Order: sequence, then structure tokens, then C-alpha cells
Amino acid sequence: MITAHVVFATITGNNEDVADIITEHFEDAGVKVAESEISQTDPSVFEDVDICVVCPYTYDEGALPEEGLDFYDDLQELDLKGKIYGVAGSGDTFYEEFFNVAVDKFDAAFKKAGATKGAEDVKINLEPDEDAIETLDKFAEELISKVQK
Ligand SMILES: Cc1cc2nc3c(=O)[nH]c(=O)nc-3n(C[C@H](O)[C@H](O)[C@H](O)COP(=O)(O)O)c2cc1C
Repeated sequence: MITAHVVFATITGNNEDVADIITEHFEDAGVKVAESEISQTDPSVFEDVDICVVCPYTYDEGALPEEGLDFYDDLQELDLKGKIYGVAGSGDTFYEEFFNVAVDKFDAAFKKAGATKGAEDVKINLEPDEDAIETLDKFAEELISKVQK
């Protein structure tokens, strides 16, 4: 059975919604999945699953979630060779060049840990709408198919 862990950081709920959509897709596809909030999670949980996902918000012109800084630092120190990862976040296009910068930063952290990118980064604007849900379903599907290869 394929296993996955989805970690989210949220202030107003949008990234929890993003994580819920991905988690539900995994469940419907028969993937054994856990979902947790970033400050309550040690990144070493990723060592025990096939698919690793982070859904972060971006704050203060490109800043990572404050409560996720330890997680972010520790993630880069892990050895995640052979793991499939994906990053999907919600930001706000109002912030222009800083739009969803935390997604790029987590992508770099997973790369540093040696994990394999299973799907392109997803950058959602605010609350996920119908189009965003479709994009997130595709994202989850791609991650699963990458494991099956
Ligand atoms: C003070 C402040 C700063 C923000 N800075 C950024 C930013 O630099 N880039 C971005 O994409 N979104 C930024 N946002 C928007 C949030 O990332 C966006 O509303 C996101 O959907 C919040 O996710 P959450 O509902 O999971 O907390 C900012 C929001 C606030 C209130």
C-alpha cells in the first residue's frame, strides 16, 4: 500500500483546505495518508512514507510560516532519497513577486534532502476554487503515479 504524509501551515484556513483536498484525493485512491499541522510535526515522519507533501502559507513579503521554521531547518538535514515529494500552497497574487515564495523555499528544502520531485509546484490564490481543486487533484494523482513507476 502506498503511504503519504501531508503537512500544512495555516493562519486563516486556506492551506488547511489545500491539504484537505490533497489528503481526500489520496484516501479516495487507496493511499494510506496522515495529515498534520506543521508546528505539531517532526519532519522525520517523511522517512516512513512514500509521498511527502507540504502546504505552506507565505507571509510578510516572502517569509516562511514562523511556526514552521524549525520544521523547515530540520527537513533539509534529512536523507529523503527515494521519496517522492510535492509542494502546494496558497498565497495571494496581491504580493506579486512574493506570491507563494514559501512554496519555492520548501521545494528547495526537499531537493536538499535528496527527495525526488513527483509533480510541479502548485501555487493557489487565496481559498481554493473549482479550478484550484482540479489542479490539486491532478497534483495528487501525479504524485501517486510517480510512486507506481
Ligand atoms: C501580513 C500578510 C503578509 C502576506 N504576505 C504574503 C506574501 O508575501 N506572499 C503571498 O503569496 N501571500 C502573502 N500573504 C497572503 C497569505 O499567504 C494568503 O492569504 C494565504 O492564503 C493565507 O493562507 P492561510 O489561510 O492558510 O493562512 C500575506 C498575508 C498577510 C496578512
